[in-house]
Amino acid sequence: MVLRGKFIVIEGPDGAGKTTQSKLLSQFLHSKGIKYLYTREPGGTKTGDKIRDILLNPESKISNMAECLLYASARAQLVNEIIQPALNEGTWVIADRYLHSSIVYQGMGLDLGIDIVEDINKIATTGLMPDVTFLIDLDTNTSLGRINRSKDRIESRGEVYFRKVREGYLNLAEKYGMIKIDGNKSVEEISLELIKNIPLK
Ligand SMILES: Nc1ncnc2c1ncn2[C@@H]1O[C@H](COP(=O)(O)OP(=O)(O)OP(=O)(O)O)[C@@H](O)[C@H]1O
Ligand SMILES: Cc1cn([C@H]2C[C@H](O)[C@@H](COP(=O)(O)O)O2)c(=O)[nH]c1=O
Repeated sequence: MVLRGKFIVIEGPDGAGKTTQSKLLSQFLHSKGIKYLYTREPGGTKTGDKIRDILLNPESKISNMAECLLYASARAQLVNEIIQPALNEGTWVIADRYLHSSIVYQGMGLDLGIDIVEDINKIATTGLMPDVTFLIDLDTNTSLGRINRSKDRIESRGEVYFRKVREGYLNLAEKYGMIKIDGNKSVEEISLELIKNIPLK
């Protein structure tokens, strides 16, 4: 019998350091001889990458509910095509964002409501939940200050929206059993904290 792979999610506001930490965690799993794959959202499949282009393009006109459903559609494809098959064959998955992002950015940030976003995403993911979820928490000024490229459609929403996003994550952390990590720490310190909490057994 093949042992199911572990599903690890790294969450947090834009610029918190998720991608940096995903790479370091990937290196750690590789050093342990663990087969893994990395996903980022939205995207990670051909269909999902097309949806990503629509969602992040500043020219796109998208209603709040359409935005929520597009993120959920990309996620449904990612779970069906990549994540669930990988876990079933024993491969670990490191996910740079998962449904928590939708609850926070669309449910709280856009005021669509937590319940409806949770319901939509339960359907989209067939109820698949992570084994471990990390929340890299960082104050809004610092996290936005770390984005040094042209801003996409979501990033252009400005400070008030991103304060709601940060607060949203902090409010959601307990309900979803997220392991909160201080994003002000050094890259190396954060990486060690993640590794400490990885369920190797
Ligand atoms: N602990 C840290 N201390 C200082 N700078 C950091 C730290 N972690 C990451 N950075 C830097 O902050 C910037 C954003 O990091 P990264 O791309 O990993 O964040 P992210 O959470 O994936 O962002 P996004 O959600 O916008 O893709 C990068 O320039 C990265 O080098
Ligand atoms: C999954 C997901 C993402 N978002 C937002 C968060 C970011 O602003 C972008 C993704 O860009 P990244 O640089 O790859 O982090 O999309 C969202 O609003 N809702 C979601 O479900």
